[in-house]
Amino acid sequence: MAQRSRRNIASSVRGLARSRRANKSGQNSEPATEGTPATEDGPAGGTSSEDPASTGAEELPVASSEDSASPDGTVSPEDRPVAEAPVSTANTPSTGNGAADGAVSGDGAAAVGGAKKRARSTAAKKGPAKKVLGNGKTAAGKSTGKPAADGEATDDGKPADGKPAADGKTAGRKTTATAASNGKAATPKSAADGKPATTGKAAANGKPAAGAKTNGERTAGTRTTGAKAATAFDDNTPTTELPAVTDGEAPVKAIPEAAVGRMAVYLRVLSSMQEQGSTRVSSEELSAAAGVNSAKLRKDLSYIGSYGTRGVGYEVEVLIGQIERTLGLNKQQRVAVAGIGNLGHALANYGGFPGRGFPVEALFDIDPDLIGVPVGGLPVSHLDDIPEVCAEREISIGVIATPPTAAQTVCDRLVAGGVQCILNFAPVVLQVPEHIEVRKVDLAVELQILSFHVARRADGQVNGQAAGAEATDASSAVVPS
Ligand SMILES: NC(=O)c1ccc[n+]([C@@H]2O[C@H](COP(=O)([O-])OP(=O)(O)OC[C@H]3O[C@@H](n4cnc5c(N)ncnc54)[C@H](O)[C@@H]3O)[C@@H](O)[C@H]2O)c1
Repeated sequence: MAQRSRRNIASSVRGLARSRRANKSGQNSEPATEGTPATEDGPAGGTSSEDPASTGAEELPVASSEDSASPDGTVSPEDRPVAEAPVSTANTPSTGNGAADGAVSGDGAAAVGGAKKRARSTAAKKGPAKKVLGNGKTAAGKSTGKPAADGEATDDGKPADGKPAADGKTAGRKTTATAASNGKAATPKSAADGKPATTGKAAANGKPAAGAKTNGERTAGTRTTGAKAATAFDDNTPTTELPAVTDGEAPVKAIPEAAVGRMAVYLRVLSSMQEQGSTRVSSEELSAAAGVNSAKLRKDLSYIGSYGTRGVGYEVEVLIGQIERTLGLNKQQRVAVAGIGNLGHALANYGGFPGRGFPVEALFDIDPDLIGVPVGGLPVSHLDDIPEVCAEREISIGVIATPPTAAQTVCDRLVAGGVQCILNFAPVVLQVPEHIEVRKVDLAVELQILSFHVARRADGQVNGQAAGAEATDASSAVVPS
């Protein structure tokens, strides 16, 4: 026993001596790991005190929970854009996937300061890669020498530039995201090539990502309140936020546009529940009836300050009132339809609009055979009379159902008549003044989205994945209609 103890002491002394020799010869390039100071001047936890862009230090984008679009500081996984914008840092090996995941964390945790500055020795350049985990947290990990996958570095510390990552996404797109010297979240900026820097920061703080595309719901000529870096079927892209209608009450949170779309669905469902005599509804019931998951429903309703009561749920009437106020439905919005052909006839004859606060009050066409003829009980007026009639009847929404060639003229006249919003069915981009809101309806896009789901499901079956799980993922990316 005493002999073994002596052997152990001797071994420790030898180890210490080796370690001292190594230090003297400058070979102490042991990579910094998370939770330990990365450098003598770097803070613990891998956050660099220097700008890694200038030092070449490794960094990953960081999302701040303060910036989160969610009221509770989280961005739920289903709120992630479907179209991922691969991003990596200029000097880092992170793939876009890793960056995006890190920036919009599934559990709302901020991606811990990815800028782990490596030791300055040459050997240290082969320091550890940091992997961005699915939950947005980073972890120190050893380099693998394999192509970057999911935010993992290549072994030489360089980005896997342009090469597809193991997950099939392209790694190496540049951003100029820099780590904050004070340990705060770094702000990804636009890349030098003018491409959108990342959805990370934008998605996290609900602000538009510069240079991102519109989502197809708005036309180029419209006032764009925020650019979207996601596809048209991104269901909760938090890059576009709309100020809530307060109607004289205390202002509530800005609301993502997709959530506004879902509010209309909740309202429809709630109204039908109310008609059937329901006075209370749980979030589970409401979410099931609306085809939205309950976490998303609760989050949406939190935007309008409605949190329900645990074990009781929501008062149907109160919730209807809140949503109506938010959507501005406590006053009627009068509608005019221009172009009374196939579509215009259908819209004019549809009895469902008045009951939901949208009485159709004017119809317009250019066809002399139609002028003066009642459609849905309302006589059709001539195109030339649009400004006068709209002003007189206080029309606030104009619906364009004319051929595309006529749409801009019709739009101009509607604007001259004082309409505030245009619902455009014609396949053309409209130019409107700043204050006019335009929404474009394209049923073909809806069909394409359905096609996307069908294709995904088929892929899932071919790959032996659970088709049900695929369908759930896909449907969560679509705004219910
Ligand atoms: N977005 C979609 O999903 C979708 C679906 C169907 C149709 N559309 C579009 O809606 C529009 C109407 O389609 P439709 O099938 O009813 O066409 P349609 O030809 O049946 O009707 C067009 C009507 O517009 C009228 N018109 C023509 N020029 C006009 C003008 N300057 N001012 C006022 N009215 C004018 C015509 O007299 C006609 O009554 C088209 O642009 C079509 O492409 C879009």
